[in-house]
Formats: sequence, structure tokens, C-alpha cells
Amino acid sequence: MPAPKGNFIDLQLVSQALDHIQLGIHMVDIDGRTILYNQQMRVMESMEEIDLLDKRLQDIFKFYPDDNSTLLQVLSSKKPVLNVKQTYFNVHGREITTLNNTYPVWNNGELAGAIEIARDVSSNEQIRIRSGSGNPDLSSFNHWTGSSPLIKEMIFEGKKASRSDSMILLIGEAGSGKERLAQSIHVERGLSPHAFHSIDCRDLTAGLLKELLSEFKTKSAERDAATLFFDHIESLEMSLQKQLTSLLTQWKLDIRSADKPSIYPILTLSTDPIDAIQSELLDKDLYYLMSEVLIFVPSLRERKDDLRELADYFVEDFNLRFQMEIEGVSSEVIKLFTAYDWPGNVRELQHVMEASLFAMGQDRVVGFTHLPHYFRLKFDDPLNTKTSLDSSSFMIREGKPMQTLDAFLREAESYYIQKSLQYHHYNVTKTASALGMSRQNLQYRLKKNNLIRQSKPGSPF
Ligand SMILES: Nc1ncnc2c1ncn2[C@@H]1O[C@H](COP(=O)(O)OP(=O)(O)OP(=O)(O)O)[C@@H](O)[C@H]1O
Repeated sequence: MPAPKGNFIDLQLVSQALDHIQLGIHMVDIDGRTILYNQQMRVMESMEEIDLLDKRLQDIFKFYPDDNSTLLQVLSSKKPVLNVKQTYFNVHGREITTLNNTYPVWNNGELAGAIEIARDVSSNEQIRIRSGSGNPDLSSFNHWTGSSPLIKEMIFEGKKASRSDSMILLIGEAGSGKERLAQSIHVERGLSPHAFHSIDCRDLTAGLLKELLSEFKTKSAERDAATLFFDHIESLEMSLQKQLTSLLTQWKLDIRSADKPSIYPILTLSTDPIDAIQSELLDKDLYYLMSEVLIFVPSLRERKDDLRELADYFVEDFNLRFQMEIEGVSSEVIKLFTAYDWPGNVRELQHVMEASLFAMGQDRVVGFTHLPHYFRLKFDDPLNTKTSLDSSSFMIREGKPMQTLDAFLREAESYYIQKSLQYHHYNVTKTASALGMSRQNLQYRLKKNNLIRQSKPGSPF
């Protein structure tokens, strides 16, 4: 690189000029010490220049994973790192998510430092595609992704059920779309967008149930008609299920005598009802009461024809949220997706897609190498599309290079947490207790390992 000609501009002047742009700019010298930190970056990170100037990055921020700082990566690789999503906590404990482009800075052909240009996308993470109802948060049948015969049948049943005042029981595996279906029924019934109340039975105590039900009973005349969505009833203690049964029985009688119900209960079950009754997880009377309208939500493995459509939907959603231009998913990846069983259903696909999309750099089509590491491990031989997920995947594999101990331990941690979460139906409190760690510690690890990306109303995440 030729030596710069003419006068050098004072860094202070450049710094002032850069205070007027909407992107965050952070420049460090070769040792990782901050030499420029503009106004937008200060706002994004709630930090003052004085907190940073002349200090080493590693001492200021608590990154996770530890080696995730793109500035530090560029200093060591001397190559640009583009479109990287970064999540970290600043000194005030605020979680920040940015999309970063980071470049090496050269002086006379020698590396002189690195510059990071960041867009704050913390709030974009919350944006969802608007449903036909005009409510940004609720799904509707107008926006249902998937067109396999099983999904068409489910939508037909859902629309039919929404024309009746009946209570509804939705049965389907974790992550298959039960809550999405319940929201669509609510919207189809023409109920107020603010009157969908989701209650996760995994968190429900006797006190909470009593409070909730008495509030809905006493204030029903003053309120819009509401959907009460009881999610995962098989996790509700048997005595509480019995209380719920007697309340629903009363509601059912009230519905018959009123013009229109003021409450529309929708319950969900993630397991086979007969097995659940036999293993005393489900109250028989509650099941009989609810089984008037039963809708089965198919698992993703029963409707693999929808994989391409769903994957494209997540790409489109991602492009919209982060102003990206990813074109789609390669046929090789769709082939792998088709060979896999998806025990976590659409939610699992959503996580895999998001992790892949954040690993795209400048690429435009999602290929095998963009898939998260833990997911790639499920396929010993991608061309053979043979799925395997067993503990031996982490051991030494013939013909493949050994990984470092750190990389191995990271993978093992990710795998074990993922399995424990599945086992505990994605209940963070139970999983944390089983793993012998605090809930905060588990949440940190979930984020670190890219296992949980999205929270949903009423969920413990
Ligand atoms: N057809 C679909 N199109 C797009 N996204 C979907 C679809 N079905 C489900 N999802 C997404 O998958 C995730 C899981 O869906 P949802 O929460 O409705 O599943 P669930 O069966 O209620 O899960 P759980 O039993 O674990 O509570 C959500 O983020 C949802 O938006």
C-alpha cells in the first residue's frame, strides 16, 4: 500500500465528524485499545468514550462466546469480517445486539488496527411480519406457511372450529405450531387483538390459577370476549387440572345460557391424550370435556413437503428484519433437512435457519457450511443424507481432523444442553435444576450456544 500523501487529518476532527452519522463506529489500534468511538456507538452501548479510550477491549466488555469480538478477530486474522450478529453486555448490564462489518486498517502496508461499523438491531429482533388481522403479534390463517395436505386439513378444521363457540383442544408435539393455530382461530373469530391471553401451565401455581380465573369471571361484563389459551395442560398438577375442569364445566353451562361466550378456552396437549391419562398426567374428565373439538397439529416430519416453503419463509422474515438480501436455501440443504426428523418441529427449524443466516457473511444462498456446527454434526456423511445423532458424533471420527479440546467441550456442552431442554419440554427452570446450575447461568449458555433465539408470550424464556 503506498504511503498516504498530504497532511494527516487530526483524529479529533474525524471523530467529531463521525458523531453525526447513524452507524456506530469503533476503531482500535493494533493492541485492541480504543482510539475512536463515535456518538451512535456510545448511544448503542450506553458507554462513554472516557470509559473506553486507551483501554483494552478485552478488559471492558464481557463477550460471549469469549472470542466473539469481531474487532479482536480482525486484528488476529487481518481479514474483514462481514455481517456478523454480535450480542454482548455493556458495563451497565444491558444486552446489545448489533450487525457488524469489521475491517482491518493498514498503514504503510502494516496492520495498524481495526474498525467496526455497527447497526443496532436489538429492537429489530422483536419485529414480526404483520398478520392479516392488523395486529403485529398474532398469527392468522392468511399467513400460514405450508401447503401440504395435512396442513390444509388442519387449517380447514381450525376455520370450522372458529365458527363455533366450542372449547377447543389442540394436540401436537412441542414446537409444531399449536399456539400459532390458537392465535389464528382467535383472529378468525373476530375477537379483539388484545384479548388473546396465553397461560403456560408449566408456570401455573394454584394461587395464580385462582387469581386468573376469578379475575376473568368477575370482570367479564366489562371486557371484550377473550381467548384463554392454556398451553401444555399435561404439565398442570392433577389437583389444578380438576379445578380447571370444574371451572370449564361451569363456563360450558354459561355459554349455553348466554348469547355469546365471554371466554373462549383453547387448551393444548403435547403428548398422546390416552397415554397421558394412563400415566396420570392428564385428568380424564378434563379430556372428555375438551374432546368435543379436537384438532391435531401435524409434526414437521409428517409434512416434509413444507420444508422448502418454511425455510423460504424464515429467509424472507430475516431479510425483512435485518435488511438483508439472502436469496434462499440450496437444494443440498433442503435434502439434509428432508432426511432429518425434526424432534423440535418448526421451532427447531426456525433456530437452525436463524443461526445459518447469521453465519452468511457475503454469501447469498444458505449451504451446508452455513448450518450451525451442532446441526452439521448430525450428518456424518452429508451426501449420503443419513441422519445420526448420538454421543459418538463427538468422539474422534476416522478420516476427519481432530478438534481442539476447547471446540470439543463447546460442542459437548451445546449438545447436552439441547438434549436436556428437549427432555424437559424446553422448560428452562426444570432444565437448569436438572443440570445443577442457576437459571441465569443456563440462559447465558443458551444464548452462547445459539440454542434459544426467541421468547414467546407466556413462556419462561
Ligand atoms: N406454519 C408456520 N410458519 C411459520 N412459523 C411457524 C409455523 N408454525 C410454527 N411456526 C413458528 O414455530 C415456533 C413454534 O410454534 P408454536 O409456539 O406455535 O408451537 P407450539 O406447538 O405451541 O410449541 P410448544 O408446544 O413448545 O409451546 C414459533 O416461533 C412459530 O412462530
